[in-house]
Amino acid sequence: MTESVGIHVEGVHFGYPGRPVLRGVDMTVRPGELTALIGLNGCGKSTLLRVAAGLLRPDAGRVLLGADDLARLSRRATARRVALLHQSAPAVPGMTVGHLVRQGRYAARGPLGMLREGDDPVVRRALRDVGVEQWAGRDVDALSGGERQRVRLAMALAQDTRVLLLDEPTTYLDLHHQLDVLQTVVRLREERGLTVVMVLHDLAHAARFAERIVALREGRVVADGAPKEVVTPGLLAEVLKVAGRVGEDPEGGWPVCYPDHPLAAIEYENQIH
Ligand SMILES: Nc1ncnc2c1ncn2[C@@H]1O[C@H](COP(=O)(O)OP(=O)(O)OP(=O)(O)O)[C@@H](O)[C@H]1O
Repeated sequence: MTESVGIHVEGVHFGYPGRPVLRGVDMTVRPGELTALIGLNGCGKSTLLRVAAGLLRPDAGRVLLGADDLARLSRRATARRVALLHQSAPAVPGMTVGHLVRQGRYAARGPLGMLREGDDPVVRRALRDVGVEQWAGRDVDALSGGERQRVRLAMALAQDTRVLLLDEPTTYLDLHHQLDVLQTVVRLREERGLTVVMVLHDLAHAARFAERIVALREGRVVADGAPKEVVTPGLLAEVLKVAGRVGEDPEGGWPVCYPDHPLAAIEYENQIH
């Protein structure tokens, strides 16, 4: 197994024109760790993943992958180190699943290598990892939303990077496939030492599958720790704006949330101030 690589996000600020989003984010993900990133819609989770994937350049601060400062790496060198599963991507008319997943090899093979159609064991392995090898010849735009989501995960895996960033990997998936994808991520992390950060809206999944939860609110990290430490009624209120209770899974021991109702604006303001 190749050595795992940690991620250090240091003092990162980022804004879109006229809209500050990340306001001094510090986050350290240890090599081989599986971290869940949680927070309300619009708090900056996808933006943080895009900055960590080198797709957006921070206005201040820096991102290190292992010892490498992303600001000093070319796009291609970055794509050999970190893969990002985007929250949504347009369907590509007429492209087969095999062809789409082969696009993940671009950074490793370059444009000339991509022209060679040949069989690539990394592509085959990526298709197998998410159980979609039987769809290699199917048109991507003829797949259901959930099927397409798994194919896009295979494409990210085909990049064969040490660091994997997953933006809502369970979107569109039925419960069976949500658990299947999350277990696949856990397995790949164990087998290959991948360092994984995934945005999850389902706190039950985050509490069960992640070793660590980082919570963002309005572009700042407001909680960071093991699920047992951070998943509390206070976190539900301050980060997810819901009132609820937290218990413990009787068999697995992980925290289980019982969300009750969304907090009214005034209740939320009282929580965070
Ligand atoms: N390309 C863009 N141009 C301008 N503003 C953007 C752009 N992308 C995102 N934003 C804004 O930046 C803020 C953070 O967006 P981001 O996608 O990071 O949030 P998020 O936490 O991932 O939300 P969600 O849970 O809804 O996916 C939002 O207010 C959003 O409207």
